[in-house]
Amino acid sequence: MAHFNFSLFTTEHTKPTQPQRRPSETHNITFIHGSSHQPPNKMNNIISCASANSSSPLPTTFLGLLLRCRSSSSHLLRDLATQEFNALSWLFLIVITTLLLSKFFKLFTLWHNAKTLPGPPSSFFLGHSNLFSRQNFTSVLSESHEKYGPIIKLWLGPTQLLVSVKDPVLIQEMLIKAEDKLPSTGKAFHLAFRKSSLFAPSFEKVQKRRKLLETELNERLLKTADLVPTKVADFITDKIENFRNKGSIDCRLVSQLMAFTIMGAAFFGEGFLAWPKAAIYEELLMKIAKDACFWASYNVPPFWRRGFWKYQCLCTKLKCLTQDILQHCRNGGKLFGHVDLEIHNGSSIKEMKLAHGVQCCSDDEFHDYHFFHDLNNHQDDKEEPCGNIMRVMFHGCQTTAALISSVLTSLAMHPEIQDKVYSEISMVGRNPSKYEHEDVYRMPLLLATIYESARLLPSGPILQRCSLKHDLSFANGVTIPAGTILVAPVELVQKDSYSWGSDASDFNPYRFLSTDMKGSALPGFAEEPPIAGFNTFVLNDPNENAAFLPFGSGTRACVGQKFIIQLVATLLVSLLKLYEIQPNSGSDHYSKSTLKNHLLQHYLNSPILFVRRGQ
Ligand code: HEM
Repeated sequence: MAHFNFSLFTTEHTKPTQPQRRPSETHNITFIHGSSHQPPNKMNNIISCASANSSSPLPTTFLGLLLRCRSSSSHLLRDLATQEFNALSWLFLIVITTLLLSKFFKLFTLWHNAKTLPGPPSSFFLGHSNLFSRQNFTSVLSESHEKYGPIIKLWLGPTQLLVSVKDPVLIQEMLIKAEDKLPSTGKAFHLAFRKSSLFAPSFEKVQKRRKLLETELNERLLKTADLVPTKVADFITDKIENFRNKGSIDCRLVSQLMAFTIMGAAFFGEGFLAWPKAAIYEELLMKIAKDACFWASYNVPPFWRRGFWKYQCLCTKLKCLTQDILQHCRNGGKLFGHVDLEIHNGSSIKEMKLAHGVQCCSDDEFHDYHFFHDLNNHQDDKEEPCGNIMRVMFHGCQTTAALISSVLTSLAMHPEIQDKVYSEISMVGRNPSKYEHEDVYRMPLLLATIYESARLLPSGPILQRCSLKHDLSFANGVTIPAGTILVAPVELVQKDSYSWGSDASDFNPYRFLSTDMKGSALPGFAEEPPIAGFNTFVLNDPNENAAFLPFGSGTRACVGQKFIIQLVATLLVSLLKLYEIQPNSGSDHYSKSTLKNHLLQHYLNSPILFVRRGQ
């Protein structure tokens, strides 16, 4: 309307000879003239545009006038649109340039600050990717540390810096100061288990829930741990007998089964052992965990791929099964109900289909379940109600399975140590203490064997941190720029002769024992007197050695260490009383020529035998 009027106005001024206008038109002209807020240049533009139009003869009819006005108004509209588009483009350009400049400035600061850090030479765009394509990650770190010292830098691309720290004292400092984990680490698990506050990259988010879980594990669950492990051991013995009838046992599978059973029984109660869907749950959890990184590697969730939707479907089933087990335990599932023993032997597809039948219960139903009560009670609305449960189950099962597998392999490869551990168990068994589950703390060699296995065969090769907002300054003056990925190569540090002596690569549980009666006891455990006439060993606190990192260290250290050591030790006591663990020497893994201590990892997850004692 305004432009229409304005075109009338300009027409009138450029053509003074024009016939007199009707009052309404004059009124319009006056209105526009008086109320126009156009800036002068815009006005000039419009005026000149209108003037250009004025060269054509004036319409004599009302229709002609209307058409004329419409055409000139569309011109003006286009003109205005062009100007507005230009203005927006400029704004957009300024914003983008500012963003790019700030990115470039950050990048420049990163390059500048990283210049002083030692590391192998790299190309500008590819960084050190050529090194990674030739060797595995740990070998690259090992070689670089050997050449360039305890702190080295590696470029993963032009913008991503990775700093590896190998000195144990600096690692401790790093693990205390750098509290956050890489945002991308949470992505895989977010996809699989949805939002959960435990294990979130930001320490701020995870802090409160860590405390709750730690209290729950160490102050509530450990006190009742004597009940469940005995029943878990009976349950696992049944399974082992079943496996034994079929020949040697796959160490990886049996360890996974043990881990899953002790975690499930500890968290969900005895009812877990009678839960008919336990085997499906275990398989589903492991499958989802295995594929998580693949689907998370897409920058945008790959909605167009069928496999992705299948994966999402499995995740939903896992959630439903988690709800189902909570329901089952609340209803007091009976011990030793029907459990499908064949699940590990490939009947997975059939079992997966069974999972379709699982009904999800309402999210509110979790809140009265004892173990997760506090964990779930404090969650915000955006959190997945089962997220923390699934995450804890996943982390606990995966790491515990790795630990059990390491211990079984070590015992199988070191029969002399196994014999001594067995003697220790028998001796303590003849003189049990009041609280049976505390007996394991009177078995220093057994505990030392677990720690030594965790040292030589850790569940993960690196610990990872980052300091997103601030530079990280070490006491020795080295500064790591903000945004750098920080790693501690656990595998290298735990086998470093500088920290562990010349036999660092050998299996020697005695390194965690001291004969000194004043030797420090494990923190939080009552120091038990040694059994007269048996041994005078005392277990040293393994965490006293800064290079002992299977459970991490610092602000984000594992809160399950004490809990899981007690559970695994108790389970091993029950198993070693019944069975001798032997390598399956008939298998290719065990050729005599390679039976060397430092090749223990070579035998990890190879077939083992559970030979009944006294047979
Ligand atoms: C053998 C068994 C286990 C091993 C080897 C293990 C190992 C680890 C490691 C290496 C970390 C990372 C530490 C770091 O970055 O400094 C960690 C973190 C953690 N673990 Fe474990 N863990 C085990 C069992 C468990 C169990 C049974 C639970 C709970 C029931 C648990 C709960 C946690 C929690 C809550 C965190 C911290 C997560 C965070 O702050 O982001 N862990 N664990």
